[in-house]
Amino acid sequence: MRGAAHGYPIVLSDLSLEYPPHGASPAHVALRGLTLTIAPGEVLGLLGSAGSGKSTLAKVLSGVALDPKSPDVHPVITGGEATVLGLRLRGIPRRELPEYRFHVGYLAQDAAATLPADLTIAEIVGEPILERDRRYNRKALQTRVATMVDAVRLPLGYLDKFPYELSGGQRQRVALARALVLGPSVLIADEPTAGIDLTVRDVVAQLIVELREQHTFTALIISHDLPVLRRTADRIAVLDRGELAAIGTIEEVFHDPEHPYVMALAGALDDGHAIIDELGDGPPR
Ligand SMILES: Nc1ncnc2c1ncn2[C@@H]1O[C@H](COP(=O)(O)OP(=O)(O)OP(=O)(O)O)[C@@H](O)[C@H]1O
Repeated sequence: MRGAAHGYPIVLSDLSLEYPPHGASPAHVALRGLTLTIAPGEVLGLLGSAGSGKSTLAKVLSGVALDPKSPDVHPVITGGEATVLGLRLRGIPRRELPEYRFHVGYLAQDAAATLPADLTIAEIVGEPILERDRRYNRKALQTRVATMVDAVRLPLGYLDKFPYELSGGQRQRVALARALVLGPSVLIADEPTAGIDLTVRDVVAQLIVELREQHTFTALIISHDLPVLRRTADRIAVLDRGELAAIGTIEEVFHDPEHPYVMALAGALDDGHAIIDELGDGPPR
């Protein structure tokens, strides 16, 4: 992988993303003119109203949306540029995608619910290693997988279990172990604590903090959960309807906000709502 542009592992400059027309759906602009940088080792939390473009951004930065031959409808970069680990993603050649994706861990929004049902936990966590190198030494693979499973605080006895034998929170930890097993330089996590029991959310947040100390990665973490963001993120960015509404530390963003959606968020926080999802869509403009 090339060096990061200007020392920043993630640089978004005037980035616009659009879903192309498909079936009866017209083209849809999901993100408009987003400019921000994420520094080495920094964790940026991303929150915003429903449909504001957070998952779309995650899919593009993770590389899953960049394969032109994929059968799914994917967003395309229609303006500006996203540069990750020094690689310009707009028009990235298809042959460079696998290598790119090895360097970027991606925890998709539905990762815990979509773990392959017929594979054991050990096979699921080890799969990215074998995808990268089919002839990877089996003993080293076992050790690496066991280390990762231990790092996300699952008993090693779970290695031979199947996903249906685990709780939602445990499955989320498996998904996290899989996303980090290649030691990526960048982690993109889409709602890592969504759908998890309140008591386990804290454990997952703490895990991210600890894993970051051990592995040093730069991360974009999408979450509606302010306590989780307080623990994991150095700064937060707020999206509203595809545009950046605010960026800074949590205190900076919520101190004297000017943007109407951020004002509404600040009001909800004052009213004791910690999980911003409860606010629903942003106020009408
Ligand atoms: N396959 C698709 N085709 C067309 N439009 C899409 C597609 N997927 C998502 N969109 C639209 O793009 C916009 C951004 O969606 P996205 O999933 O990125 O929002 P989000 O901020 O992650 O929302 P949420 O918090 O509800 O997950 C939405 O208006 C959504 O309807």
